[in-house]
Amino acid sequence: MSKKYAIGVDYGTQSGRAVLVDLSNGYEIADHVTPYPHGVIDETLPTSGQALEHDWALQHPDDYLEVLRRSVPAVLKESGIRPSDVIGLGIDFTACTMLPIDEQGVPLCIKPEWKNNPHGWVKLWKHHAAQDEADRLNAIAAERGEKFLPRYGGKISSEWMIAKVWQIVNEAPDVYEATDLFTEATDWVISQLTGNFVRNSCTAGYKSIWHKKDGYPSKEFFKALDPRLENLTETKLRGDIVALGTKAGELTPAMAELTGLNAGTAIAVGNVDAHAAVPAVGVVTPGKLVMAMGTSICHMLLGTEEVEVEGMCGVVEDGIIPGYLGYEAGQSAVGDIFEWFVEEAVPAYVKEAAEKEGLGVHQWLTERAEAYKPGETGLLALDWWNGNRSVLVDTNLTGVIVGYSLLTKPEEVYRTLLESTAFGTRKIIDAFHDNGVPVDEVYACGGLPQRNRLLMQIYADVTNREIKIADSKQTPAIGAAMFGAVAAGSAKGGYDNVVDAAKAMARVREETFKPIPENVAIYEKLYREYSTLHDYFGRGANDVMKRLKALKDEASH
Ligand SMILES: Nc1ncnc2c1ncn2[C@@H]1O[C@H](COP(=O)(O)OP(=O)(O)O)[C@@H](O)[C@H]1O
Ligand SMILES: O=C(CO)[C@@H](O)[C@@H](O)COP(=O)(O)O
Repeated sequence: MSKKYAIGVDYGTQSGRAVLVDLSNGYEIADHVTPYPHGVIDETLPTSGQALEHDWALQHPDDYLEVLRRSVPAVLKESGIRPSDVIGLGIDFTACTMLPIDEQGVPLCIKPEWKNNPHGWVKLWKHHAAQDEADRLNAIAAERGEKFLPRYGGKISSEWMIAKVWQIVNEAPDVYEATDLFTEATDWVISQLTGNFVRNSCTAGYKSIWHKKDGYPSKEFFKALDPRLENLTETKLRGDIVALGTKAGELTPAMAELTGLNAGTAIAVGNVDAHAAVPAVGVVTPGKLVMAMGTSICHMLLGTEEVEVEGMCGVVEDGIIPGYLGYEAGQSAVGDIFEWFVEEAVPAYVKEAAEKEGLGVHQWLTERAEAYKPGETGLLALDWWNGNRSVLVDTNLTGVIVGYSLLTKPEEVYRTLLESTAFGTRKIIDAFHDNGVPVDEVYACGGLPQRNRLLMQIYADVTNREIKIADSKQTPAIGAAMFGAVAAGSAKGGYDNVVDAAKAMARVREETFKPIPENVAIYEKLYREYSTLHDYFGRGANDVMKRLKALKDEASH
């Protein structure tokens, strides 16, 4: 049999990338990135120019197809691999990135009658405008003693499906009525590739409160939220829910023409970006925390028992690797905070100096920030620029920097922001480790470990753990390709399960980041200060952030 390959397509926040992978060793043969033509839509609706409210974040579904149109043919061309040797394709996506579709699977926002209604569009994972609904949902679930709540760390996030659907019911009942199905974008793209609509158990479990044994929450619960939602799960959330690695179907002739692949190629059910990365770094057993580090961080961990951990995003049976409970926690902004600083808060002289030296602004700031010892900036920050996902689960929390003086330099602030995100990760690791889900090893993948060594050293020092780094810039895509190979099966030259695929294909770099004892000691002190600020602003002692947000909302209406 000739060498076989699979394609993984990773749908990130700003772009989608296709990677063509050798199934015998996991090597990337070719990759190609397509920036989304519409990017993240968070200011005005492209069709009408209508201004969006705060905390909105939308996307255009055709941008996802554009990635298939451009990046899949590009990797085939660059590699010179014959389409007949590409036996499977898998995708991974941000989540909960959801959209309303009609009976034909057409997104409402591309239909003339709905294109000017923001609720007809894709709501991106970081659309946070359903916080009111999430708050009410959590209060009602707690009051009713719903047993699903502890599985989600005590709180359902405004980022997830039910809060987002309820926002549509409240603000655009006509869009709700016109919707045949609400779907995760990952499942919608797979339905476009195969002509079959199936839901994957990973997004259903983490984002839509679905449980392998108990199914969705009861009708009574949904009725208690809002009588209009009573039948939601059997109507607009209906559809078979199948495990990761299942073959969703085969590439349709129309999609074969669009991508250059052969019709009939096996297509795996959709997956989530962070979750796909876990087997791609070879993690298929408990005790090993995987951080997918980019715009945000998702922390993934396997366990053998279902335990409650404050603020975790969820625990889902088979949610990451079949046979284990998959735990997830996360930080809603990490790279996004660094980007905010570079775009919005850096003085002109920094940009000019960086340009003169031929460096990017991140790089310029990092080189200078490296010269400081832990504690030397005198600064400390709370990393809540986009709310707090774990452990407080509150998108109404905002950022703080303490310790400014007239001598504070931009590179010191940049270093402080890097450190603040490491402290946020430490909170999550402690929450798992101290509650019966041990974290013995840490792995990192995603864009950030490849771009910023200082950041990774800070994470090793703050968590006091050695960090292993994925040997690829495209780890989730490699994971997605592994699931594509599993969908194809060993008879076609793929694999029968993801553990076998990981054994052959996963890779981490030899070089690791090891904690430096002097730094660990100082960061321990700073972490105690971080924890004090964290609890003061985050646990109700001073709700100033929420009051400010309320004033801001009032003022802008
Ligand atoms: N040198 C750098 N140091 C720190 N952060 C960086 C650097 N370069 C880019 N970033 C941040 O990386 C993030 C993008 O991460 P990436 O993993 O590529 O994307 P995504 O999360 O969309 O998959 C952006 O938020 C950007 O601000
Ligand atoms: O929430 C999840 C996964 O559960 C992510 O999709 C979301 O944080 C977006 O991830 P990226 O930072 O774009 O990689």
